[in-house]
Amino acid sequence: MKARQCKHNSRNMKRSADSEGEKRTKRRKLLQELGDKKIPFLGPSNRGFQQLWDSSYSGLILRKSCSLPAELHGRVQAALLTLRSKGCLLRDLVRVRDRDVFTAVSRALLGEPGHTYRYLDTRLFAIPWHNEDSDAKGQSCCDPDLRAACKALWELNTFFCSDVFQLKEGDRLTQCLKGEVEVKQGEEDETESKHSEESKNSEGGDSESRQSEEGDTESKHSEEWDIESKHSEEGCSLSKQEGEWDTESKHSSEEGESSQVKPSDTSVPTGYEHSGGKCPGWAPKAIGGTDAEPEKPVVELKHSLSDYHIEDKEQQESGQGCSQPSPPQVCTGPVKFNVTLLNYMDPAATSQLKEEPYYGMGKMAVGWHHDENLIIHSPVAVYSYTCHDDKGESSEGGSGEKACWRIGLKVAWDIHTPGLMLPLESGDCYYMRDDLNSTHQHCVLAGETARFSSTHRVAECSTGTLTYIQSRCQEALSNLHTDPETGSHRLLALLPTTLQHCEEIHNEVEFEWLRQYWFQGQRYARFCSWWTRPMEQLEKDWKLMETMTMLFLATVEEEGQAGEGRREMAETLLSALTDRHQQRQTWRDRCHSSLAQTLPPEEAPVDRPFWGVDDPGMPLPFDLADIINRVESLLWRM
Ligand SMILES: O=C(O)CCC(=O)C(=O)O
Ligand SMILES: [Fe+2]
Repeated sequence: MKARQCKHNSRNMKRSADSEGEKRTKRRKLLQELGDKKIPFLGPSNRGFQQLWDSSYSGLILRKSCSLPAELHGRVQAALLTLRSKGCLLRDLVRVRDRDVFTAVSRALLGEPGHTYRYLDTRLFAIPWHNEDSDAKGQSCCDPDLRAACKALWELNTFFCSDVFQLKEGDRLTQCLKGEVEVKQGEEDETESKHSEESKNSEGGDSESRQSEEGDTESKHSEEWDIESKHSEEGCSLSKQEGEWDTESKHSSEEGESSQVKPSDTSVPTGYEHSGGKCPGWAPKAIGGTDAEPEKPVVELKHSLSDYHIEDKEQQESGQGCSQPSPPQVCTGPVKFNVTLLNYMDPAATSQLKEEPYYGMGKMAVGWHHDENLIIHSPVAVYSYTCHDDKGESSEGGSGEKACWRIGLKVAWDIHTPGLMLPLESGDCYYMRDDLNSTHQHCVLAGETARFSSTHRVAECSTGTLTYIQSRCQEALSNLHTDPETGSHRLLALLPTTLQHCEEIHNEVEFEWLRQYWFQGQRYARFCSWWTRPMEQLEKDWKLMETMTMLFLATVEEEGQAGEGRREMAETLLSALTDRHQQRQTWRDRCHSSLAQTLPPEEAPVDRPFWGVDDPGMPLPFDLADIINRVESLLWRM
């Protein structure tokens, strides 16, 4: 029998299985080489920091807070607080290697109307951001506060679109002319960071209050990206257990035997955190300076980019069925960020953050990962907002400073180049440009106070927009004729390829859209009605496709059908139904998992579409086991 399964699954699964083995071997080798040692990393107070940045992390650009307009800061920060107070920021219940995991950070997606962003088997549906245009048209899908918040993030997006390529590499030296602190080359600077006057972190979103109730599940949260990266690219969470870099590393590092132990035999200072875990104010040092003995980073096991390209290409093809393969989109020309993924975390309300395992950088809010589902080589722009916390002012010797948030960067598949740690003050932005995201991984290291980030991306949306899936549905439905008098239906073409195409679209709309959407419960409809009608319409289209499958089945089961053509049709049908049956089961399991049960009703996953055995409105049963058996036995008899 020909393999006719939805390529989305079968092909990707096979490929990832192949590369998983290779990666495991590679990982094991690196781990052996590393032994018990930690890899060095440099922060701004370390000699050689700037050289390392220039030589091995040149795609990273820091945009200090002072170089953004003050009003923009004000509007963006107010917007983030609004989104939190409205409860829009929620932890995602993602699926990783057949396991359900909550993300450690709470998230929301904002973006171009009708856009989605897919990560960790989860499709996020964008709350549309608003601009003058949509305001003028009087489109209102959410309340005025939320609209204003979305608009502020759209303004930030506009700023990033024009700014992200404005800075040349060397420009980061002068970008902040106000430069509160100048650091001379090679000098350590202990000046503490200056916190801007931000509004107090007072509103407790429901995502926070929920965290403590989740008990043991919490321990898994910080693993998400580690596992993800394993899925997508490298899987670089080191496990000293079982001698491989794996997702279980948290146990060994959390038990703390080695996570804070610095390598004794390295000549590279590793101690950004040695300045008491606080953030010295600093300014980037000049390129071409006089730092003594610049470290020559050895880049040995650089990850091959080709994987990345293949992945992207397959993603696109798979979503489009066999009819319209398209080459991978590579980012050229001016940037249009089409979505922003917002992150929020309050470390005080989050238990058991995982220690960064390879470098000893500290607690991670987001583990090592590559951003996925992006146009190749497109930049990512991040706004970082750390909530000011009064409580800290009087404690710890009166310094008033709390440990700050930082991002960590590493070269993928490389244990020789020191890591880079970049502290972020509130309002600071950073850009990941060129191939930085694919050749490197990044992580987010938790400070002490709550923090938001808005991460602007050029999502690869060839199969991820509402208009795309709507046109796919029209393609399928164009093979269905409805008698205007009687309302009865019949299929127009009976070619196996046409039928296969329709069944693939049927699966795509059911699993990539309807079930993804409902799995996230009332999450979308609660804040913004934008997706409500389109989802109803997609469900109507899908229901017509159930009719098409029913007609297809009837044709296959019809006595007296010609031999070879009939066999081919039966095989096509069987393959689509088997895939559908399995995926329905997976979604049922996800909806009823023990983690899903911990969610409040308004966030709880909904297993939809679902219908009972004798639902007269539905052309076929929900459970396809009997039909699959019928088609199988029919094939045996042929
Ligand atoms: O919060 C940040 O700075 C980055 C978060 C991140 O890496 C992500 O959301 O992919
Ligand atoms: Fe990221």
